[in-house]
Amino acid sequence: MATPLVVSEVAKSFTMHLQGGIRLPVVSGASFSLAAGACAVLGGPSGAGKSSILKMIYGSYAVDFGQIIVTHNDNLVDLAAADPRTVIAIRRDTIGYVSQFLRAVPRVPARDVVAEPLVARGEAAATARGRAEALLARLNLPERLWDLPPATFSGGEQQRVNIARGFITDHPILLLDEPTASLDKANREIVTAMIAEKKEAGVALLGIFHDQEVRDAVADRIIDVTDFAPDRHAA
Ligand SMILES: Nc1ncnc2c1ncn2[C@@H]1O[C@H](COP(=O)(O)OP(=O)(O)OP(=O)(O)O)[C@@H](O)[C@H]1O
Repeated sequence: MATPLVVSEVAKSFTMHLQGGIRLPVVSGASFSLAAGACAVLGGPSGAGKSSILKMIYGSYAVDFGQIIVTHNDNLVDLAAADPRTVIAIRRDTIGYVSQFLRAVPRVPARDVVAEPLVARGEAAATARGRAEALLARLNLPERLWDLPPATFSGGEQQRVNIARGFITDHPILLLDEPTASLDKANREIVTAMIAEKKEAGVALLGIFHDQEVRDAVADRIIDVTDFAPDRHAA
């Protein structure tokens, strides 16, 4: 089986246009790969570049240098050089993502927010809604909220909608940016179990978890992002 994702010599800096074009190097020489059926965790202090790495892998941030090779529909694709259409196809079929905060679409009920990635992959709307309801119930989101848009939900409720949306598909790669940050202990344990099930199903996971208990429960490997600090290479 092909390695689902290989990150090779990736570098990224931000240009601060409002501050006279100052360049802020964030990571350099980032290299690692993800294995199917395992969860790798990005470690390192605040500001080390963990979220930036996840966002590059999801195609949200441009990559300055290096390659991100994804096995996408049996082909190897360099996401770092992919056109927007390819990035959209990779997100539909190959890479799922649970962001730190839900980007709520106005007027779309929670149930449909969760079902949408399955519908985008061609699943019948009724089947997708049924799967969405099962996930929302498992994550203890009260049924009275399912028909409401999540914009007014609490932080933890929004995060559970976000988790359900990220976990509903069978994407071979799943990125998790602090999915349990706003959750209570009972729901953190449910998400930990859901991550274990993804591993069983052969999914390659890459996550950021500040909660030590969750990290210890899910991590097969820690990738220390301080190894990719730009000044380390300049020295
Ligand atoms: N869009 C952006 N524009 C400018 N600078 C950014 C941007 N995104 C991130 N940065 C900077 O890049 C550095 C790394 O940020 P990043 O969010 O990747 O770190 P992190 O390790 O995930 O931190 P935390 O654990 O606090 O979430 C920080 O100095 C941050 O200010």
